[in-house]
Amino acid sequence: MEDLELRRKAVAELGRELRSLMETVARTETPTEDLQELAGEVQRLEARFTGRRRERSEIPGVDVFPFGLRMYSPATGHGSAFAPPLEIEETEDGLVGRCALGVAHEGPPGYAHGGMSAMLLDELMGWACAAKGLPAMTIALDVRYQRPVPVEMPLLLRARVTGIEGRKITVSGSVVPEDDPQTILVAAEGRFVAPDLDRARSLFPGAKGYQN
Ligand SMILES: CCCCCCCCCCCCCCCC(=O)SCCNC(=O)CCNC(=O)[C@H](O)C(C)(C)COP(=O)(O)OP(=O)(O)OC[C@H]1O[C@@H](n2cnc3c(N)ncnc32)[C@H](O)[C@@H]1OP(=O)(O)O
Repeated sequence: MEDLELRRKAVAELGRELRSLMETVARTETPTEDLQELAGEVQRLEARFTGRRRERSEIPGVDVFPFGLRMYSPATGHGSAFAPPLEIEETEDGLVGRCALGVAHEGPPGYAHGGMSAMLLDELMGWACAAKGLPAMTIALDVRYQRPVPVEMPLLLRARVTGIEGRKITVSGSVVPEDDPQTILVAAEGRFVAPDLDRARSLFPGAKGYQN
């Protein structure tokens, strides 16, 4: 079997280059004819991804599901061009995530798209459930945008489980500037449900852990 760590490293390296490319594209004022040529080059590059293509619900071989690594997650995945990626660490008071967003994640000029903040919080809050042994899905997310989130600013995200009632979990979350953690930019309250085994089996047919 191929070395898994080597493959994860390659996936992460490709992800890093793709993120850099996305940022370059979002900021470029390159002449139009060069853009047209570059589109053709990217198309030729895409054709070089040969080999088997993963089925829709198949878990990537580099992943550990549901409690671990998700290398193509648009929030945390080092293999994703779209992910900042969010780096998560467990603390005594819940989970802490760190990242900085780029111009490719912009909503209002100079500030992050609100959907990005919501996605990152949703993911971190989901991980807070998983950290309590309850991998769960979001059923409600209330996001309050108190101040705009500047791009290219180191951010600190927090998620803390505030209640567990059977399979239902409530979680609170926030986004703050890393160098000014008292200033809340975004605050969120979420409700999550850990699917029962039958539901998890039917939702995730590719997850070996849930199958008989
Ligand atoms: C095994 C899972 C792995 C998941 C991966 C983990 C990976 C490790 C972390 C990664 C982090 C990623 C974090 C991203 C999080 C997303 O983005 S998840 C994507 C967005 N969310 C969704 O698509 C969820 C859509 N909803 C559903 O599919 C179903 O509602 C669920 C969540 C599977 C629950 O279904 P179920 O297990 O059949 O639940 P059910 O028995 O009907 O209800 C249980 C209780 O919850 C309540 N409830 C259930 N659904 C709802 C609802 N939609 N609204 C209100 N109440 C509800 C019921 O009323 C019931 O309450 P009680 O009667 O007990 O008081």
